[in-house]
Amino acid sequence: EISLQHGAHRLGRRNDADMARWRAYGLGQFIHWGLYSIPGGEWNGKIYNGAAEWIRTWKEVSPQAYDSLIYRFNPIKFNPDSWAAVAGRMGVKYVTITTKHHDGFCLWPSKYTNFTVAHSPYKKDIIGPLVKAYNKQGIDVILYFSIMDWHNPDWRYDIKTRDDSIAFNRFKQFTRNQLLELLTRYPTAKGLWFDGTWDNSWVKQAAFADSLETEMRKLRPGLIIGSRFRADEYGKRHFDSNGNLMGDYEQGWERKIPEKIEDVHGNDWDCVMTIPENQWGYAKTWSGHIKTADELLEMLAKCVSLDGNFVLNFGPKPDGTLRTEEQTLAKAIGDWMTVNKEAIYNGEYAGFAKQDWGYFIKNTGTNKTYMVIFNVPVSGLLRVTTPLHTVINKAYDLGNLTQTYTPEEIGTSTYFIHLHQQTPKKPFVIVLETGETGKSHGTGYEKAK
Ligand SMILES: C[C@@H]1N[C@@H](C(=O)NCc2ccccc2)[C@H](O)[C@@H]1O
Repeated sequence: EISLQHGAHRLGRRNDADMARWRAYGLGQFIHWGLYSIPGGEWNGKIYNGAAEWIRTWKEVSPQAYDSLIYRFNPIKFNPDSWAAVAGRMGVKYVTITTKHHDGFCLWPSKYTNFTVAHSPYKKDIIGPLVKAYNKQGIDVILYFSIMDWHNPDWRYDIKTRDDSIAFNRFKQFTRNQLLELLTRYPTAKGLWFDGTWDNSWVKQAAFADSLETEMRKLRPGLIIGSRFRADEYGKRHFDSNGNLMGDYEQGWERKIPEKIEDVHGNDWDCVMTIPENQWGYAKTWSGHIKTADELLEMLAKCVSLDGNFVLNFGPKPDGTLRTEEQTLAKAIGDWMTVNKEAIYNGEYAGFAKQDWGYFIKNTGTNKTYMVIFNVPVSGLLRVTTPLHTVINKAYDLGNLTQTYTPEEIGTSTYFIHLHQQTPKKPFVIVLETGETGKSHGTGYEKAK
């Protein structure tokens, strides 16, 4: 262990109510919306083959031509209540919305720059009505904020000269002002999702970022900030120079999912995922593999089974409507969640040995462990190996409670659950009600001694 001033300030998970609420979410929605939604990955009739929200960096695009998109931002069909209704129907518990992406355009009328909705034809605040609409649906809001800001002339990728340092100090004050402004304007926001923090300029600001994080937490007790916000004084990000996670949860799982429980090091974490391979902002042409509802449901179950939240991204169109493919997926996921949501909400790592047929999810605070089944073996036999001293008292189908199962003990703590119907068309859930040996009253299926 080396002594660190600006590394992790807490070891292990947060144990307060605000973080417990975040930990219980399971399923979230990401929304990427801004000027980049207008070109939608195309410029002068050419298709940009990068992520649509990065089109400003394309050699075909002049930055000032891109910045002039502000004069075309006028989402006349924007209706936050309809977005929130889609999210509610999908079963999300929280939404992460871009307040400012890397291009620097602010979806709220910030008083620290003119590059905001206030100076667009739309004129009105977007973030406020979104927060209100989602909160009305019982959905919490996390504000996405990019530190990197391509529009601000004081932004630097690195600090090489005294002039860089003078400019970047102005940029740091601008950033602090905007963050305090966001927290003040939107007091119900539960957290901040930081991005654009990998360049040397920001990585060198360990002391400034650390004190800003402390200041934000003081302004908003319970505020949730992930590991992507700041680096320690040796430039280490996410995990400090002693290997301890900075921030309240690990924010490294962007378009990827941990394979096994050891990969998450006992931390809280979220996985943020795109429907196409790599498009966050609206892209007119989706190329490559578009994930299906069943693929996304398996990612959701896998994340929750490994103690994480799964946050699926939507890229609304410039007119403020959601593209059909996203609406269709939201409904398919929602239809599944309507039946199976108790397996996802308040879900945590169950400690059962991983099996090929799918995922175990333990319900926090109860004796229920859910088997979320995607791959029924041709044998129709689902293997279950319980943690030490755990017995199965009951087993039944979450979608049809009269459908019960009597696990066949085939070895120490190992059972087979015999499926009656072989070819389910959708992922389904079997509920295990468990007890502890020595405490169970002989109702477990363990063989009498
Ligand atoms: C959530 C996504 N993050 C932005 C991005 O630039 N990701 C690229 C990236 C991903 C991981 C480490 C560094 C950089 C994308 O534009 C999305 O906003």
